Amino acid sequence: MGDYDMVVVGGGSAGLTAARIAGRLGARTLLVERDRLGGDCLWTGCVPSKALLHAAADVHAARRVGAYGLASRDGPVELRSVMAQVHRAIAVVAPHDSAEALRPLGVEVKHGAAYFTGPRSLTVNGTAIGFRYALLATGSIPTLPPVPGLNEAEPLTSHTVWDLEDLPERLVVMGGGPTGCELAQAFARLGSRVTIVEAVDRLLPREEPGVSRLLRQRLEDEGIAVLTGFTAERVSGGAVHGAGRELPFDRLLVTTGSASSSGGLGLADAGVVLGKRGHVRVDSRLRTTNHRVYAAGDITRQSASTHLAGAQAAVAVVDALLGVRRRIEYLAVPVVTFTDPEVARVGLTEAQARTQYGNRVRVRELDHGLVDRAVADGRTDGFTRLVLGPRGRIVGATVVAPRAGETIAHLATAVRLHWTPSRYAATIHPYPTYADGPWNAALAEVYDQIASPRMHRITGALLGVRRQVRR
Ligand SMILES: Cc1cc2nc3c(=O)[nH]c(=O)nc-3n(C[C@H](O)[C@H](O)[C@H](O)COP(=O)(O)OP(=O)(O)OC[C@H]3O[C@@H](n4cnc5c(N)ncnc54)[C@H](O)[C@@H]3O)c2cc1C
Ligand SMILES: NC(=O)c1ccc[n+]([C@@H]2O[C@H](COP(=O)([O-])OP(=O)(O)OC[C@H]3O[C@@H](n4cnc5c(N)ncnc54)[C@H](O)[C@@H]3O)[C@@H](O)[C@H]2O)c1
Repeated sequence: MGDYDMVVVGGGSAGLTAARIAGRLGARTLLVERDRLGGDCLWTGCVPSKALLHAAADVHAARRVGAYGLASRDGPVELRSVMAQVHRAIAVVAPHDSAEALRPLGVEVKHGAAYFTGPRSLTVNGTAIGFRYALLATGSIPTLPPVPGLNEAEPLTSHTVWDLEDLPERLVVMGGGPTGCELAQAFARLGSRVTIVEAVDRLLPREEPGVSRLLRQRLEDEGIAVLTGFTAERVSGGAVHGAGRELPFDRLLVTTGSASSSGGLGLADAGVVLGKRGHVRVDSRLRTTNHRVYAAGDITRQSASTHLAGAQAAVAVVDALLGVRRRIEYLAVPVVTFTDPEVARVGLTEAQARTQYGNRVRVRELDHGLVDRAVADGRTDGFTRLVLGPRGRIVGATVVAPRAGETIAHLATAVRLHWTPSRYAATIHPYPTYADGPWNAALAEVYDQIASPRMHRITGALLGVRRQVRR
Protein backbone atom coordinates (compact mmCIF):
# COMPACT_ATOMS: atom_id res chain seq x y z
CA MET A 1 0.00 0.00 0.00
CA GLY A 2 1.22 3.55 -0.63
CA ASP A 3 0.68 5.49 -3.85
CA TYR A 4 2.71 8.28 -2.33
CA ASP A 5 5.59 8.41 0.11
CA MET A 6 4.16 11.60 1.60
CA VAL A 7 0.72 13.16 1.34
CA VAL A 8 0.57 16.65 2.80
CA VAL A 9 -2.90 17.93 3.69
CA GLY A 10 -3.10 21.72 3.64
CA GLY A 11 -0.96 24.06 1.53
CA GLY A 12 -0.13 26.85 3.99
CA SER A 13 3.10 27.68 5.84
CA ALA A 14 3.59 24.17 7.23
CA GLY A 15 2.27 22.22 4.25
CA LEU A 16 4.22 24.11 1.59
CA THR A 17 7.50 23.70 3.49
CA ALA A 18 6.80 20.01 4.05
CA ALA A 19 5.95 19.40 0.38
CA ARG A 20 9.00 21.29 -0.88
CA ILE A 21 11.34 19.32 1.38
CA ALA A 22 9.72 15.97 0.58
CA GLY A 23 9.91 16.75 -3.14
CA ARG A 24 13.54 17.83 -2.92
CA LEU A 25 14.37 14.59 -1.12
CA GLY A 26 12.98 12.70 -4.12
CA ALA A 27 9.92 11.34 -2.32
CA ARG A 28 6.69 10.73 -4.27
CA THR A 29 4.83 13.72 -2.82
CA LEU A 30 1.23 14.89 -3.06
CA LEU A 31 -0.04 18.17 -1.63
CA VAL A 32 -3.80 18.47 -1.13
CA GLU A 33 -5.30 21.94 -0.75
CA ARG A 34 -9.00 22.64 -0.64
CA ASP A 35 -8.84 26.39 -1.12
CA ARG A 36 -5.86 28.56 -2.10
CA LEU A 37 -2.21 27.54 -1.86
CA GLY A 38 -0.43 29.86 0.55
CA GLY A 39 -2.78 29.49 3.52
CA ASP A 40 -3.37 31.98 6.27
CA CYS A 41 0.03 33.62 6.12
CA LEU A 42 -0.24 34.63 2.47
CA TRP A 43 -3.94 35.49 2.16
CA THR A 44 -5.21 36.56 5.57
CA GLY A 45 -2.28 36.69 8.01
CA CYS A 46 1.36 37.75 7.86
CA VAL A 47 1.54 39.21 4.35
CA PRO A 48 -1.63 41.36 4.30
CA SER A 49 -1.21 42.48 7.91
CA LYS A 50 2.39 43.58 7.37
CA ALA A 51 1.44 45.35 4.13
CA LEU A 52 -1.40 47.13 5.94
CA LEU A 53 0.88 48.10 8.83
CA HIS A 54 3.41 49.48 6.36
CA ALA A 55 0.77 51.63 4.65
CA ALA A 56 -0.46 52.79 8.07
CA ALA A 57 3.09 53.73 9.10
CA ASP A 58 3.47 55.80 5.93
CA VAL A 59 0.22 57.61 6.68
CA HIS A 60 1.25 58.13 10.30
CA ALA A 61 4.52 59.68 9.14
CA ALA A 62 2.69 61.93 6.66
CA ARG A 63 0.50 63.23 9.47
CA ARG A 64 3.59 64.40 11.38
CA VAL A 65 5.57 66.19 8.69
CA GLY A 66 4.26 69.51 10.05
CA ALA A 67 7.24 69.33 12.42
CA TYR A 68 9.51 69.86 9.38
CA GLY A 69 7.60 72.77 7.91
CA LEU A 70 5.67 70.71 5.39
CA ALA A 71 1.90 70.67 5.13
CA SER A 72 0.80 67.68 7.19
CA ARG A 73 -2.11 65.51 6.10
CA ASP A 74 -5.20 64.90 8.19
CA GLY A 75 -8.37 62.89 7.71
CA PRO A 76 -9.14 59.35 6.73
CA VAL A 77 -7.43 57.54 3.87
CA GLU A 78 -9.08 55.96 0.87
CA LEU A 79 -9.14 52.39 2.10
CA ARG A 80 -9.53 50.98 -1.43
CA SER A 81 -6.10 52.40 -2.35
CA VAL A 82 -4.54 50.98 0.81
CA MET A 83 -6.08 47.56 0.21
CA ALA A 84 -4.84 47.67 -3.38
CA GLN A 85 -1.30 47.83 -1.96
CA VAL A 86 -2.12 44.96 0.39
CA HIS A 87 -3.38 42.81 -2.49
CA ARG A 88 -0.38 43.79 -4.61
CA ALA A 89 1.93 42.38 -1.93
CA ILE A 90 -0.09 39.15 -1.85
CA ALA A 91 0.05 38.92 -5.65
CA VAL A 92 3.85 39.21 -5.64
CA VAL A 93 4.27 36.38 -3.13
CA ALA A 94 1.51 34.06 -4.44
CA PRO A 95 3.43 32.64 -7.44
CA HIS A 96 6.13 31.31 -5.09
CA ASP A 97 3.47 29.21 -3.37
CA SER A 98 1.77 28.01 -6.57
CA ALA A 99 1.41 24.52 -8.03
CA GLU A 100 3.64 25.65 -10.92
CA ALA A 101 6.42 26.55 -8.50
CA LEU A 102 6.08 23.19 -6.72
CA ARG A 103 6.09 21.02 -9.85
CA PRO A 104 9.85 21.32 -10.61
CA LEU A 105 10.49 20.16 -7.04
CA GLY A 106 8.60 16.94 -7.78
CA VAL A 107 5.43 17.90 -5.88
CA GLU A 108 2.02 17.00 -7.32
CA VAL A 109 -0.88 19.22 -6.23
CA LYS A 110 -4.53 18.16 -6.01
CA HIS A 111 -7.27 20.70 -5.31
CA GLY A 112 -10.01 19.42 -3.03
CA ALA A 113 -10.76 18.53 0.57
CA ALA A 114 -8.91 15.53 1.95
CA TYR A 115 -10.86 12.94 3.94
CA PHE A 116 -9.14 10.05 5.72
CA THR A 117 -10.68 6.63 5.12
CA GLY A 118 -8.20 4.62 7.19
CA PRO A 119 -4.81 4.77 8.88
CA ARG A 120 -2.96 4.88 5.54
CA SER A 121 -5.55 6.10 3.06
CA LEU A 122 -7.65 9.13 2.20
CA THR A 123 -9.85 10.42 -0.58
CA VAL A 124 -9.74 13.68 -2.51
CA ASN A 125 -12.72 14.51 -4.72
CA GLY A 126 -13.75 10.83 -4.57
CA THR A 127 -10.32 9.53 -5.65
CA ALA A 128 -8.78 7.00 -3.23
CA ILE A 129 -5.17 7.68 -2.32
CA GLY A 130 -2.77 5.57 -0.28
CA PHE A 131 0.26 6.89 1.56
CA ARG A 132 3.27 5.70 3.50
CA TYR A 133 3.21 8.89 5.53
CA ALA A 134 0.89 11.87 5.74
CA LEU A 135 1.29 15.30 7.29
CA LEU A 136 -1.68 17.23 8.64
CA ALA A 137 -1.21 20.95 8.08
CA THR A 138 -4.73 22.34 7.87
CA GLY A 139 -4.08 25.31 10.18
CA SER A 140 -6.69 27.15 12.21
CA ILE A 141 -9.65 29.47 11.76
CA PRO A 142 -10.72 32.54 13.72
CA THR A 143 -13.44 31.90 16.31
CA LEU A 144 -16.14 34.13 17.78
CA PRO A 145 -16.73 34.24 21.54
CA PRO A 146 -20.24 33.32 22.73
CA VAL A 147 -21.55 36.88 23.09
CA PRO A 148 -25.30 37.31 22.45
CA GLY A 149 -25.94 39.29 19.27
CA LEU A 150 -22.36 39.03 18.02
CA ASN A 151 -23.10 36.87 14.98
CA GLU A 152 -25.95 39.13 13.90
CA ALA A 153 -23.59 42.14 13.91
CA GLU A 154 -21.68 40.49 11.04
CA PRO A 155 -18.30 41.02 12.67
CA LEU A 156 -15.12 41.11 10.65
CA THR A 157 -12.37 38.63 11.45
CA SER A 158 -8.77 38.30 10.30
CA HIS A 159 -10.19 36.27 7.40
CA THR A 160 -12.60 38.91 6.11
CA VAL A 161 -11.13 42.28 7.06
CA TRP A 162 -9.05 42.35 3.85
CA ASP A 163 -12.21 42.69 1.75
CA LEU A 164 -13.20 46.00 3.37
CA GLU A 165 -13.52 48.77 0.81
CA ASP A 166 -14.44 51.72 2.99
CA LEU A 167 -12.70 52.79 6.14
CA PRO A 168 -15.03 52.33 9.13
CA GLU A 169 -15.45 55.61 10.97
CA ARG A 170 -15.78 53.84 14.31
CA LEU A 171 -14.14 50.44 14.71
CA VAL A 172 -14.40 48.32 17.85
CA VAL A 173 -11.73 45.61 18.05
CA MET A 174 -12.59 42.76 20.40
CA GLY A 175 -9.43 40.99 21.64
CA GLY A 176 -6.09 42.57 22.54
CA GLY A 177 -3.71 39.81 21.44
CA PRO A 178 -1.20 40.20 18.58
CA THR A 179 -3.84 40.29 15.83
CA GLY A 180 -6.04 42.80 17.68
CA CYS A 181 -3.18 45.14 18.59
CA GLU A 182 -1.65 45.12 15.10
CA LEU A 183 -4.96 45.76 13.34
CA ALA A 184 -6.20 48.32 15.89
CA GLN A 185 -3.07 50.41 15.42
CA ALA A 186 -3.21 50.10 11.64
CA PHE A 187 -6.85 51.21 11.38
CA ALA A 188 -6.37 54.05 13.86
CA ARG A 189 -3.45 55.39 11.84
CA LEU A 190 -5.50 55.15 8.66
CA GLY A 191 -8.18 57.34 10.25
CA SER A 192 -10.72 55.13 12.05
CA ARG A 193 -11.76 55.96 15.61
CA VAL A 194 -10.72 52.71 17.29
CA THR A 195 -11.69 51.17 20.60
CA ILE A 196 -9.98 47.96 21.63
CA VAL A 197 -11.52 45.79 24.32
CA GLU A 198 -9.60 43.02 26.05
CA ALA A 199 -11.08 40.54 28.52
CA VAL A 200 -8.05 40.23 30.81
CA ASP A 201 -6.37 43.11 32.61
CA ARG A 202 -3.77 43.96 29.96
CA LEU A 203 -2.96 43.90 26.26
CA LEU A 204 -0.67 41.15 24.94
CA PRO A 205 -1.09 39.11 28.14
CA ARG A 206 1.56 36.56 27.12
CA GLU A 207 4.25 39.27 27.19
CA GLU A 208 6.11 40.93 30.08
CA PRO A 209 3.78 43.30 31.99
CA GLY A 210 6.04 46.23 31.04
CA VAL A 211 5.31 45.53 27.38
CA SER A 212 1.57 45.75 27.98
CA ARG A 213 1.96 49.08 29.81
CA LEU A 214 4.17 50.60 27.14
CA LEU A 215 2.02 49.44 24.24
CA ARG A 216 -1.16 50.65 25.92
CA GLN A 217 0.38 54.07 26.41
CA ARG A 218 1.50 54.18 22.81
CA LEU A 219 -1.90 53.14 21.44
CA GLU A 220 -3.66 55.65 23.68
CA ASP A 221 -1.25 58.38 22.55
CA GLU A 222 -2.32 57.56 18.99
CA GLY A 223 -5.97 58.10 19.92
CA ILE A 224 -7.09 54.51 20.51
CA ALA A 225 -9.43 53.88 23.45
CA VAL A 226 -8.12 50.84 25.34
CA LEU A 227 -10.49 49.03 27.69
CA THR A 228 -8.98 46.10 29.57
CA GLY A 229 -10.77 43.73 31.94
CA PHE A 230 -13.77 44.31 29.70
CA THR A 231 -16.36 41.58 29.29
CA ALA A 232 -18.71 42.09 26.39
CA GLU A 233 -22.19 41.13 27.61
CA ARG A 234 -24.07 41.58 24.34
CA VAL A 235 -23.96 43.26 20.98
CA SER A 236 -27.07 45.12 19.96
CA GLY A 237 -28.18 48.31 18.24
CA GLY A 238 -24.77 48.80 16.63
CA ALA A 239 -22.93 48.81 19.94
CA VAL A 240 -21.00 46.47 22.21
CA HIS A 241 -22.44 46.51 25.72
CA GLY A 242 -20.50 45.58 28.84
CA ALA A 243 -19.17 46.87 32.17
CA GLY A 244 -21.98 49.43 32.23
CA ARG A 245 -20.75 50.95 28.99
CA GLU A 246 -21.98 51.18 25.45
CA LEU A 247 -19.42 51.17 22.65
CA PRO A 248 -21.01 52.17 19.33
CA PHE A 249 -19.34 50.97 16.13
CA ASP A 250 -19.70 51.11 12.39
CA ARG A 251 -17.77 47.84 12.09
CA LEU A 252 -16.77 45.31 14.71
CA LEU A 253 -13.56 43.29 14.33
CA VAL A 254 -13.23 40.13 16.41
CA THR A 255 -9.70 38.94 17.17
CA THR A 256 -10.30 36.85 20.27
CA GLY A 257 -8.52 33.71 19.10
CA SER A 258 -8.68 30.75 16.77
CA ALA A 259 -9.44 27.03 16.69
CA SER A 260 -7.56 24.24 14.94
CA SER A 261 -9.04 23.14 11.59
CA SER A 262 -9.30 19.48 12.52
CA GLY A 263 -12.98 18.87 11.67
CA GLY A 264 -14.33 17.12 8.58
CA LEU A 265 -11.07 15.27 7.92
CA GLY A 266 -12.15 11.80 9.08
CA LEU A 267 -9.36 11.81 11.64
CA ALA A 268 -11.09 9.25 13.89
CA ASP A 269 -10.92 6.71 11.02
CA ALA A 270 -7.23 7.49 10.66
CA GLY A 271 -6.64 6.77 14.36
CA VAL A 272 -5.64 10.39 15.01
CA VAL A 273 -6.72 11.52 18.48
CA LEU A 274 -7.59 15.16 19.17
CA GLY A 275 -6.82 17.14 22.31
CA LYS A 276 -9.48 18.88 24.42
CA ARG A 277 -9.29 22.05 22.34
CA GLY A 278 -9.80 20.24 19.03
CA HIS A 279 -6.11 20.37 18.16
CA VAL A 280 -4.20 17.34 16.88
CA ARG A 281 -2.07 15.83 19.61
CA VAL A 282 1.55 15.25 18.61
CA ASP A 283 4.62 13.83 20.32
CA SER A 284 8.06 15.45 20.32
CA ARG A 285 8.64 14.06 16.80
CA LEU A 286 5.38 15.64 15.55
CA ARG A 287 3.76 12.20 15.20
CA THR A 288 0.05 11.94 15.93
CA THR A 289 -1.40 8.91 17.70
CA ASN A 290 -1.21 7.23 14.26
CA HIS A 291 2.55 7.13 13.79
CA ARG A 292 2.15 7.20 10.01
CA VAL A 293 0.45 10.57 10.27
CA TYR A 294 2.39 13.63 11.41
CA ALA A 295 1.08 17.16 12.06
CA ALA A 296 2.63 20.63 11.96
CA GLY A 297 1.59 24.25 12.30
CA ASP A 298 -1.49 25.83 13.87
CA ILE A 299 -3.39 22.52 13.90
CA THR A 300 -1.07 21.32 16.70
CA ARG A 301 -1.57 24.45 18.85
CA GLN A 302 2.16 24.18 19.57
CA SER A 303 2.76 26.71 16.85
CA ALA A 304 1.11 30.01 16.00
CA SER A 305 3.63 31.42 13.57
CA THR A 306 4.86 30.81 10.07
CA HIS A 307 8.49 30.30 11.05
CA LEU A 308 7.64 27.64 13.64
CA ALA A 309 5.09 25.96 11.34
CA GLY A 310 7.82 25.62 8.71
CA ALA A 311 10.36 24.35 11.23
CA GLN A 312 7.90 21.76 12.54
CA ALA A 313 7.10 20.66 8.99
CA ALA A 314 10.79 20.20 8.18
CA VAL A 315 11.38 18.13 11.32
CA ALA A 316 8.31 15.97 10.65
CA VAL A 317 9.14 15.24 7.00
CA VAL A 318 12.76 14.32 7.66
CA ASP A 319 11.70 12.16 10.60
CA ALA A 320 9.09 10.33 8.53
CA LEU A 321 10.95 9.89 5.25
CA LEU A 322 14.54 9.46 6.36
CA GLY A 323 14.16 8.37 9.97
CA VAL A 324 16.42 11.24 11.02
CA ARG A 325 15.32 12.74 14.33
CA ARG A 326 15.74 16.39 15.13
CA ARG A 327 14.36 18.30 18.05
CA ILE A 328 12.67 21.66 17.99
CA GLU A 329 13.84 23.89 20.79
CA TYR A 330 10.54 25.60 21.46
CA LEU A 331 12.11 27.84 24.08
CA ALA A 332 14.32 29.46 21.47
CA VAL A 333 11.55 30.30 18.99
CA PRO A 334 11.09 34.07 18.74
CA VAL A 335 7.63 35.64 18.64
CA VAL A 336 7.00 39.11 17.29
CA THR A 337 4.02 41.43 17.37
CA PHE A 338 4.45 43.93 14.58
CA THR A 339 2.94 46.95 16.26
CA ASP A 340 4.93 50.18 16.34
CA PRO A 341 7.10 49.77 18.34
CA GLU A 342 7.50 46.09 17.58
CA VAL A 343 7.38 43.66 20.48
CA ALA A 344 9.77 40.74 20.18
CA ARG A 345 10.41 38.00 22.68
CA VAL A 346 12.31 34.78 22.88
CA GLY A 347 12.31 32.30 25.73
CA LEU A 348 10.90 32.89 29.19
CA THR A 349 9.35 35.97 30.69
CA GLU A 350 10.58 36.89 34.15
CA ALA A 351 7.49 35.33 35.77
CA GLN A 352 7.92 32.08 33.83
CA ALA A 353 11.61 31.96 34.71
CA ARG A 354 10.85 32.50 38.42
CA THR A 355 8.36 29.63 38.35
CA GLN A 356 11.06 27.43 36.85
CA TYR A 357 14.22 28.63 38.61
CA GLY A 358 13.01 30.53 41.70
CA ASN A 359 15.39 33.13 43.11
CA ARG A 360 18.22 32.12 40.80
CA VAL A 361 16.63 34.49 38.27
CA ARG A 362 17.95 37.99 37.66
CA VAL A 363 16.75 40.60 35.22
CA ARG A 364 18.83 43.13 33.33
CA GLU A 365 16.77 45.90 31.73
CA LEU A 366 17.95 48.76 29.56
CA ASP A 367 15.80 51.75 28.74
CA HIS A 368 16.15 52.77 25.11
CA GLY A 369 16.73 56.35 26.22
CA LEU A 370 20.30 54.98 26.42
CA VAL A 371 20.33 53.72 22.83
CA ASP A 372 21.73 56.39 20.52
CA ARG A 373 19.81 55.22 17.45
CA ALA A 374 16.55 55.42 19.39
CA VAL A 375 17.49 58.95 20.51
CA ALA A 376 18.37 59.98 16.95
CA ASP A 377 15.05 58.63 15.68
CA GLY A 378 13.07 60.12 18.57
CA ARG A 379 12.03 56.56 19.42
CA THR A 380 13.12 56.11 23.02
CA ASP A 381 9.77 54.48 23.84
CA GLY A 382 11.31 51.05 24.14
CA PHE A 383 13.42 48.77 26.26
CA THR A 384 15.45 45.59 26.29
CA ARG A 385 15.00 43.04 29.04
CA LEU A 386 17.27 40.06 29.52
CA VAL A 387 16.10 37.31 31.87
CA LEU A 388 19.08 35.49 33.34
CA GLY A 389 18.70 32.00 34.77
CA PRO A 390 21.06 29.63 36.57
CA ARG A 391 24.76 30.43 36.04
CA GLY A 392 23.76 33.74 34.54
CA ARG A 393 22.63 32.25 31.24
CA ILE A 394 20.12 34.13 29.08
CA VAL A 395 16.85 32.18 29.34
CA GLY A 396 14.60 34.87 27.93
CA ALA A 397 14.67 38.28 26.28
CA THR A 398 12.21 40.96 25.27
CA VAL A 399 12.91 43.87 22.98
CA VAL A 400 10.41 46.65 22.37
CA ALA A 401 11.59 48.97 19.61
CA PRO A 402 11.28 49.69 15.93
CA ARG A 403 12.59 46.60 14.08
CA ALA A 404 12.70 44.55 17.29
CA GLY A 405 11.70 41.59 15.12
CA GLU A 406 15.10 41.76 13.50
CA THR A 407 17.03 42.45 16.70
CA ILE A 408 15.57 39.39 18.43
CA ALA A 409 17.22 36.92 16.00
CA HIS A 410 20.64 37.14 17.68
CA LEU A 411 19.04 36.82 21.10
CA ALA A 412 17.29 33.66 19.87
CA THR A 413 20.74 32.23 19.18
CA ALA A 414 21.78 33.23 22.70
CA VAL A 415 18.83 31.41 24.26
CA ARG A 416 19.27 28.37 22.03
CA LEU A 417 22.97 28.04 22.82
CA HIS A 418 22.57 28.95 26.53
CA TRP A 419 24.87 31.95 26.26
CA THR A 420 25.71 34.28 29.12
CA PRO A 421 25.57 38.05 28.51
CA SER A 422 29.35 38.04 28.24
CA ARG A 423 29.20 35.49 25.42
CA TYR A 424 26.50 37.53 23.70
CA ALA A 425 28.46 40.75 24.11
CA ALA A 426 31.53 39.15 22.52
CA THR A 427 29.94 39.71 19.10
CA ILE A 428 30.55 43.28 18.01
CA HIS A 429 27.29 44.98 17.05
CA PRO A 430 27.05 47.78 14.49
CA TYR A 431 26.55 51.32 15.79
CA PRO A 432 24.12 53.06 15.80
CA THR A 433 21.38 50.43 15.59
CA TYR A 434 18.54 49.21 17.75
CA ALA A 435 20.65 46.08 18.28
CA ASP A 436 22.65 48.30 20.65
CA GLY A 437 19.77 47.80 23.13
CA PRO A 438 20.50 44.12 23.83
CA TRP A 439 24.23 44.61 23.32
CA ASN A 440 24.42 47.42 25.87
CA ALA A 441 22.22 45.46 28.28
CA ALA A 442 24.62 42.52 28.00
CA LEU A 443 27.65 44.80 28.30
CA ALA A 444 26.19 46.40 31.45
CA GLU A 445 26.11 42.93 32.98
CA VAL A 446 29.74 42.37 31.96
CA TYR A 447 30.81 45.73 33.43
CA ASP A 448 29.06 44.88 36.70
CA GLN A 449 30.98 41.64 36.84
CA ILE A 450 34.26 43.48 36.22
CA ALA A 451 33.37 45.84 39.08
CA SER A 452 32.68 42.97 41.52
CA PRO A 453 35.04 42.67 44.53
CA ARG A 454 36.36 39.34 43.24
CA MET A 455 37.20 40.75 39.81
CA HIS A 456 38.66 43.88 41.45
CA ARG A 457 41.03 41.68 43.45
CA ILE A 458 42.12 39.93 40.24
CA THR A 459 42.49 43.08 38.16
CA GLY A 460 44.21 44.84 41.10
CA ALA A 461 46.74 42.02 41.34
CA LEU A 462 47.34 42.05 37.58
CA LEU A 463 47.82 45.82 37.54
CA GLY A 464 50.30 45.49 40.40
CA VAL A 465 52.31 42.85 38.54
CA ARG A 466 52.29 44.90 35.32
CA ARG A 467 53.58 47.97 37.20
CA GLN A 468 56.67 45.99 38.19
CA VAL A 469 57.51 45.15 34.60
CA ARG A 470 60.36 47.27 33.22
CA ARG A 471 60.45 47.69 29.45
C1 LIG B 1 -3.75 38.62 11.18
C2 LIG B 1 -2.66 37.62 11.36
C3 LIG B 1 -1.34 38.02 11.24
C4 LIG B 1 -0.32 37.12 11.39
N1 LIG B 1 0.96 37.57 11.29
C5 LIG B 1 1.97 36.69 11.42
C6 LIG B 1 3.32 37.14 11.30
O1 LIG B 1 3.58 38.33 11.06
N2 LIG B 1 4.32 36.25 11.43
C7 LIG B 1 4.06 34.93 11.68
O2 LIG B 1 5.00 34.15 11.80
N3 LIG B 1 2.79 34.48 11.81
C8 LIG B 1 1.74 35.32 11.69
N4 LIG B 1 0.46 34.87 11.80
C9 LIG B 1 0.24 33.44 12.06
C10 LIG B 1 0.43 32.61 10.77
O3 LIG B 1 -0.35 33.17 9.73
C11 LIG B 1 -0.01 31.17 11.03
O4 LIG B 1 0.59 30.69 12.21
C12 LIG B 1 0.41 30.26 9.87
O5 LIG B 1 -0.11 30.71 8.65
C13 LIG B 1 -0.11 28.84 10.13
O6 LIG B 1 0.32 27.99 9.10
P1 LIG B 1 -0.36 26.55 8.92
O7 LIG B 1 0.37 25.90 7.79
O8 LIG B 1 -0.48 25.85 10.19
O9 LIG B 1 -1.86 26.86 8.46
P2 LIG B 1 -2.37 27.69 7.19
O10 LIG B 1 -1.32 28.56 6.65
O11 LIG B 1 -3.64 28.34 7.56
O12 LIG B 1 -2.65 26.57 6.10
C14 LIG B 1 -3.68 25.64 6.22
C15 LIG B 1 -4.14 25.27 4.84
O13 LIG B 1 -4.91 24.06 4.91
C16 LIG B 1 -6.02 24.16 4.03
N5 LIG B 1 -7.02 23.18 4.46
C17 LIG B 1 -7.81 23.24 5.57
N6 LIG B 1 -8.58 22.13 5.64
C18 LIG B 1 -8.27 21.36 4.57
C19 LIG B 1 -8.72 20.09 4.08
N7 LIG B 1 -9.66 19.38 4.72
N8 LIG B 1 -8.18 19.58 2.96
C20 LIG B 1 -7.23 20.28 2.30
N9 LIG B 1 -6.77 21.49 2.69
C21 LIG B 1 -7.28 22.01 3.82
C22 LIG B 1 -6.43 25.62 4.16
O14 LIG B 1 -7.19 26.02 3.06
C23 LIG B 1 -5.06 26.33 4.24
O15 LIG B 1 -4.59 26.67 2.96
C24 LIG B 1 -0.60 35.76 11.66
C25 LIG B 1 -1.92 35.32 11.77
C26 LIG B 1 -2.94 36.25 11.62
C27 LIG B 1 -4.35 35.77 11.74
N1 LIG C 1 2.94 38.86 14.42
C1 LIG C 1 2.63 37.60 14.54
O1 LIG C 1 3.48 36.71 14.50
C2 LIG C 1 1.22 37.26 14.75
C3 LIG C 1 0.21 38.17 14.45
C4 LIG C 1 -1.09 37.80 14.70
C5 LIG C 1 -1.33 36.57 15.23
N2 LIG C 1 -0.32 35.71 15.49
C6 LIG C 1 -0.54 34.45 16.18
O2 LIG C 1 -1.81 33.95 15.95
C7 LIG C 1 -2.37 33.48 17.18
C8 LIG C 1 -3.70 34.13 17.38
O3 LIG C 1 -3.51 35.49 17.73
P1 LIG C 1 -4.74 36.37 18.13
O4 LIG C 1 -4.27 37.70 18.56
O5 LIG C 1 -5.73 36.29 17.04
O6 LIG C 1 -5.34 35.53 19.34
P2 LIG C 1 -4.81 35.39 20.86
O7 LIG C 1 -5.46 34.18 21.38
O8 LIG C 1 -3.35 35.49 20.93
O9 LIG C 1 -5.38 36.70 21.57
C9 LIG C 1 -6.75 36.87 21.75
C10 LIG C 1 -6.98 37.90 22.84
O10 LIG C 1 -8.36 38.09 22.95
C11 LIG C 1 -8.72 38.11 24.33
N3 LIG C 1 -10.12 37.68 24.43
C12 LIG C 1 -10.62 36.42 24.39
N4 LIG C 1 -11.97 36.46 24.49
C13 LIG C 1 -12.32 37.77 24.59
C14 LIG C 1 -13.56 38.45 24.69
N5 LIG C 1 -14.72 37.79 24.71
N6 LIG C 1 -13.55 39.80 24.77
C15 LIG C 1 -12.38 40.48 24.73
N7 LIG C 1 -11.18 39.88 24.63
C16 LIG C 1 -11.15 38.54 24.56
C17 LIG C 1 -7.74 37.16 24.99
O11 LIG C 1 -7.60 37.44 26.36
C18 LIG C 1 -6.46 37.45 24.19
O12 LIG C 1 -5.69 38.48 24.75
C19 LIG C 1 -1.44 33.85 18.31
O13 LIG C 1 -0.86 32.72 18.86
C20 LIG C 1 -0.45 34.75 17.67
O14 LIG C 1 0.87 34.54 18.16
C21 LIG C 1 0.95 36.03 15.27
